[in-house]
Amino acid sequence: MVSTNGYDALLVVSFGGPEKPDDVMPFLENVVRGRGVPRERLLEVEAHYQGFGGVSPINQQCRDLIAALDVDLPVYWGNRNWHPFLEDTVRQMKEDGVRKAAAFVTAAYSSYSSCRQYLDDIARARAAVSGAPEIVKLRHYYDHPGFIAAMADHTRQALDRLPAGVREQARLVFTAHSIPVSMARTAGPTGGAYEAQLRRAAELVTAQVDEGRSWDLVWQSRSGPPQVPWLEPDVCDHLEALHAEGVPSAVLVPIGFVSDHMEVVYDLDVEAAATAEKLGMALTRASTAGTHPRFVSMVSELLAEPEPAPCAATCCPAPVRPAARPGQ
Ligand SMILES: CC1=C(CCC(=O)O)c2cc3nc(cc4[nH]c(cc5[nH]c(cc1n2)c(C)c5CCC(=O)O)c(CCC(=O)O)c4C)C(CCC(=O)O)=C3C
Ligand SMILES: [Fe+2]
Repeated sequence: MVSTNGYDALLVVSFGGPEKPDDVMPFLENVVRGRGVPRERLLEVEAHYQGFGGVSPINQQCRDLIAALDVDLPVYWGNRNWHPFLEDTVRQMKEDGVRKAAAFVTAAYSSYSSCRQYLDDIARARAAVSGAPEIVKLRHYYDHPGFIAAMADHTRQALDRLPAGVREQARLVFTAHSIPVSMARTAGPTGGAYEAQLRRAAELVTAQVDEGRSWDLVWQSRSGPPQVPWLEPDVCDHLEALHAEGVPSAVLVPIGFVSDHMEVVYDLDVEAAATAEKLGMALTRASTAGTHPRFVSMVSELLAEPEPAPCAATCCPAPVRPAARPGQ
């Protein structure tokens, strides 16, 4: 089977996550290799994963998305940081005779971490496999009607779960993974694209849910050394600020992610929920797009679009990282 664009396979590319306690540290080492994440932060994050039995939900969420897809092509799946590794998948694709695959990446926005790094992962996997298929990354979909409709539906459901007495005044608090300020500055073809795209998506979702309702965009899951500036405010600090302003309730909308993986269930459902509880604020959280039917059909729609132009080589450049000091 070959699609109208000549694709003979679909490749789902994701982050990957541990599936048992012994996977956690090797997975984390893969994530942070060469990235200057302090050891204390790593051990903290290890505890989050171990608290969930050493299992990240993300791999099963990829399987569920793949099972829900309705495409006339063979579907493959490869990850950046854990099994099934992209390189093994690309080798399998080659053995199966795949010649030109479309890649659907489970990250909707432009930035080094959410776009360029996946392109580099794909390039590295292809370089390791002689005769590897051509792999075309599908376009960014942060503003696609399918993604927006799924998030709007889930946001409405989360609003409905708030006590009726505080629903009217509830703030929509959109969240995304924080990134270093320097990475945010250089995101996209002309810089600033990560934030600008997130704001656009938040605006589109709000317009469908309740035009005119107040919303904010804040950040979660900050990593990296403390002296490096990352996007702020953090979601928990923001809840404190809203509370101080007299806002009685909020709906968290993790617009920056496409499934309810560990960053969502730990940083929002555990940490942010505890902050709201302490403040006496009513808080619910919208599900991510996951396997919402409109998000699933979006993948088919992207496959049918004309082949996207590749990102310019200067788009979303890799951060310049200071060399690690000895002993770090
Ligand atoms: C923009 C962005 C996305 C969204 C786009 C996308 O989805 O790709 C994302 C997603 C995710 N991030 C994830 C997990 C982690 N991210 C880390 C660290 C980092 N993330 C960063 C950025 C992003 N990350 C950055 C700049 C770092 C610092 C290190 C570096 O410069 O690369 C660390 C290290 C420990 C720590 O948190 O310090 C972990 C464990 C998981 C898996 C969750 C699960 O297992 O269910 C997912 C989906
Ligand atoms: Fe991350």
